[in-house]
Amino acid sequence: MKVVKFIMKMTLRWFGSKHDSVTLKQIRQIPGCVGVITTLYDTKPGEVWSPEAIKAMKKEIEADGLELSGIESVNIHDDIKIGLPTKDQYIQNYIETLENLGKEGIDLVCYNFMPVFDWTRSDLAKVRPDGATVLSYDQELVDKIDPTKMFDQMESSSNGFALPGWEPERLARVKELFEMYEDVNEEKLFENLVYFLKAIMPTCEKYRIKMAIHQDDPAWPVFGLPRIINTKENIQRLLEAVPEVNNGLTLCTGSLGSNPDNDIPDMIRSFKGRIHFGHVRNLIHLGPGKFDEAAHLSTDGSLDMYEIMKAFHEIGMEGPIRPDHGRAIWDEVSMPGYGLYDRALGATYLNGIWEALEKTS
Ligand SMILES: O=C(O)[C@@H](O)[C@@H](O)[C@H](O)[C@H](O)CO
Ligand SMILES: [Fe+2]
Repeated sequence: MKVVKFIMKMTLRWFGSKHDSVTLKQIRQIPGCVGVITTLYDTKPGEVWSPEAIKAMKKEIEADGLELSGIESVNIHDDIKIGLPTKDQYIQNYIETLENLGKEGIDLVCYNFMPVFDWTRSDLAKVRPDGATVLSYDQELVDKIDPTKMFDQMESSSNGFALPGWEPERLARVKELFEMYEDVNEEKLFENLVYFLKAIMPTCEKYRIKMAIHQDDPAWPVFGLPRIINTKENIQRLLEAVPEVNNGLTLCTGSLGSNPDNDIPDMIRSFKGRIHFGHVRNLIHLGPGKFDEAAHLSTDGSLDMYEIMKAFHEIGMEGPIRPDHGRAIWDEVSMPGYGLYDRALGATYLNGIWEALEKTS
């Protein structure tokens, strides 16, 4: 019997026992799943993560036979993105957090550089023909939403869970944040990102921490705020501006795939050596600026998951991969996008593709 060599590490995102409906014991039973990607959900952007809290998080995960494969996310304070004078203090705090993570051997940090809002959707429970519900996006609907009400809308449809990237402390400041971003155009945002990365690279080098920026989701500007990580060209520009290997990517197929012009397998091949983490999920294009999330299976959506996994296989992807948002199926109630069942199906499917790639290559 040939043993399948999994270079790629299959993982699942986990929000901690206080915030997640899914348990580590359940995750451990997903075939081939070796670790979790997690965060200290009770910290705010800009805070230093204490060594004790990091140790406790790691210990809890390892006690259930899993590995802490990376952090998603250590969020970036808006002052850094805006480029306020206070940015240096927040960068210093970020560096301390990285040091504390590095001392525990944690070597992967996912983050994003989207102003004010993280991922955005117009519906968190759209019913698909098979009765599953999914996250969906329709630019026409989003255009009708008052951005300051966006937090309320997301919260009221989140099944009572705190949504990642939509932490309530930012809610109170949305109006103020919009004003603060008034003078920040794409160029300025890019400069601020480069400034941040250059400042933290020596620490990343010292502790061998790979920074993995997540793409903008959806892959275009929303509410008139600049977004700069969403095409092959602008990602390439960032990788060149800070050429260290530790300035790398979370390659998120669902985020990039929201724009049908993005050729994802081509991007994976082009960014070889700089992709430290993969988010692999499918979605279905319904028209310009309009998509539903789908099952991971290629035929359920618009992305060719075989071609995507083949590109990952070809570049010798060694970092963790995780199924991304799942559909809500089989009456599961969870944080939208983050139930157990559909993500477990996704992981199993992706592992199956990988096994086939291993055996035919
Ligand atoms: O992965 C996703 O699609 C999202 O859930 C984001 O919240 C993502 O975790 C962040 O943008 C990364 O910082
Ligand atoms: Fe993602």
